[in-house]
Amino acid sequence: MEISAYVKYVGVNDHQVDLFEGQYKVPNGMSYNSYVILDDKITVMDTVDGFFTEEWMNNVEQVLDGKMPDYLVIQHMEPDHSASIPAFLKKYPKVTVVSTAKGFQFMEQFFPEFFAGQGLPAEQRIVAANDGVLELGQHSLHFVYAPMVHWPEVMMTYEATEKILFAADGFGKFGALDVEEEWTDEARRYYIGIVGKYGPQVQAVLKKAAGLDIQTICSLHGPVLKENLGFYLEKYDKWSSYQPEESGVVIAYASVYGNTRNAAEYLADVLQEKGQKTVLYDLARCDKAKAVADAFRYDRLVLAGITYNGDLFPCMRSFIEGLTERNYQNRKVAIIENGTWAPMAGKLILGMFEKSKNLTFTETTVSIKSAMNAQNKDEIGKLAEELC
Ligand SMILES: Cc1cc2nc3c(=O)[nH]c(=O)nc-3n(C[C@H](O)[C@H](O)[C@H](O)COP(=O)(O)O)c2cc1C
Repeated sequence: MEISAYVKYVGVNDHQVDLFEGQYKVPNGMSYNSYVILDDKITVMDTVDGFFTEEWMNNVEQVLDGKMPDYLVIQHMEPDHSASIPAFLKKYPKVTVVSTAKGFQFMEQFFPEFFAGQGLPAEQRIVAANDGVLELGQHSLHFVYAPMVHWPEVMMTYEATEKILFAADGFGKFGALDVEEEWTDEARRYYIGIVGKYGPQVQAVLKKAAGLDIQTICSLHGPVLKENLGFYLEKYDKWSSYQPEESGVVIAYASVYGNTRNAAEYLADVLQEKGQKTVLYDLARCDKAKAVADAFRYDRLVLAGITYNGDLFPCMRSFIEGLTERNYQNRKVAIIENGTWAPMAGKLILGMFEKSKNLTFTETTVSIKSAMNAQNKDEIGKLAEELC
């Protein structure tokens, strides 16, 4: 794929991966992106996952067309981007590696035979400085540190001539490039899941990016973004400031025999009659990452859960942890609990949010004893009022 006359795409698609980063289902696979900048100094931007080293090396060789690369820029050391460094160094032993100091530290940890002791000599290493510049000829690379987006060593790279931001994992999405799909849902699930915890750090990078004239965004995952970049920057600004994108109520329930599900569905009906957008999640069966992403997408959340051996049903606990570990905030939250002999779910749910900021809990908490009764229906009606 040609980004421009001088910048070529040499990445790969992965349809083998079952769980990306060991937890995310990716029905449309993943892409591991890498780019070659052809100039006086030929530069390769990042490598790819170790399962695709050979394919990637062939892609690079095709674009090099017999020439030798001068630089290998490593923006992010996570193995889905760094695992092919050793093969690349074996094939191109004269290349100079460019990365942050922490990037080199991680290279020594992951690939000691190439970077520790007698490894790559100092004259073949360039430690990129924050705001540092590397001239390639017509192109110049400006390094923008992006620590904890989402690892500590990460930097992004702005190429000033063609106004390209090589964004490391930023602006990425789940899904291989040979699958046509709308960007937002899988970019949101990817961002909230992988980067969501680091909103302040993303905000810091967005502030630096605001000063750059960016016309193309080349992420390490997902499509190259060329048009309407304001849309993507606005999404990242909203997601990283923990603001809801849309008005709507996510109703996430954890039910074994269906009584709590009935209450959740009844609430959804009442809210829909009031013109509210609702999204229901059966936490025992849904894609948790999707439910977490929607909890950040919408402005209201209802947690409907059973008491389970004096605790929360595991899928409810895991879902709430998925929210709190990503700094869930700025939302209105309601609770429907169920217990047959000693309902505790409401108290336990509330306790899990005690360290969270800017959450408003409804006055009404609905407490069901085994199965929803007429009084519970009235309480759910009141709850719906509070949620509108
Ligand atoms: C394995 C199991 C353990 C339960 N433990 C408790 C409990 O400790 N305290 C309690 O009040 N109810 C307990 N319950 C009852 C549930 O909280 C709930 O009332 C019942 O499952 C009906 O809701 P459901 O149809 O949504 O599952 C338990 C239910 C199950 C299946």
